[in-house]
Amino acid sequence: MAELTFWTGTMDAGKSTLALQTNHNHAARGRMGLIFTAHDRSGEAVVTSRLGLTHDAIEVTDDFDFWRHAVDALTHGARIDYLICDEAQFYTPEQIEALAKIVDELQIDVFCFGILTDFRTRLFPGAARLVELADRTEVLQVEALCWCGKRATHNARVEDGVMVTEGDQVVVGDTDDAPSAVSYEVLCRQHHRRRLTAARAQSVSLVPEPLPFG
Ligand SMILES: Nc1ncnc2c1ncn2[C@@H]1O[C@H](COP(=O)(O)OP(=O)(O)O)[C@@H](O)[C@H]1O
Ligand SMILES: Cc1cn([C@H]2C[C@H](O)[C@@H](COP(=O)(O)O)O2)c(=O)[nH]c1=O
Repeated sequence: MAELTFWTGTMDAGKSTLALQTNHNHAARGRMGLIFTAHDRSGEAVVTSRLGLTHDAIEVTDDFDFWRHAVDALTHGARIDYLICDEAQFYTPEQIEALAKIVDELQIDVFCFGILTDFRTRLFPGAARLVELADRTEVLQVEALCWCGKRATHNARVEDGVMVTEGDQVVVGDTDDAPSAVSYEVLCRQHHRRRLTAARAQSVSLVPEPLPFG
């Protein structure tokens, strides 16, 4: 029986790496797959892993019709055994429903990879629908870490060095230190709640202790 699987984790947890490994392992056994993504960091229709792996992909725009794409391909004689769907948090709920239909009606395995929650700790609509519909939701084993050493569970958005909790849900960006107006940092819940990013924690710890006497 085909399955709809949702692999999730914070940013930088290794989801795109796992997506490309999954494709590699299935392709190595002669299975035929299609790879999809939406708003990859590279800005192109490609899945990129921070470990350096990349693979061309089909870009999923809001009006992309998974069901039509799969049926058209099959009707023209293509074989499809599985779909790899990266950045699935950005897909619309209707697109996730189409993926579930592809699993059930066409017996094609669908492997989805994406983050659960946005910088405000709210579920992405695509991720929410996946949790509702997937046969299995799995959390990646590799732990992304908060600066304090605890498992990172939340994604913080940093604008010009300051953590923000308001703004558009979708702003493509990375977790690296390269200077850019918008970047992301993974944090544990406590430090996300307190808006304590690594840079802020360091600057707070550098403030000299007030002397006990005036
Ligand atoms: N130089 C490196 N050496 C070893 N592992 C690395 C290196 N750079 C990145 N990684 C691994 O790659 C992970 C990020 O992988 P990626 O697939 O891009 O994540 P995601 O798609 O979840 O954002 C990091 O958590 C880390 O485990
Ligand atoms: C938290 C959050 C993230 N994004 C964007 C930033 C990245 O482009 C992707 C996540 O990519 P990754 O492969 O998991 O590192 O999502 C966003 O648009 N809005 C957010 O709130």
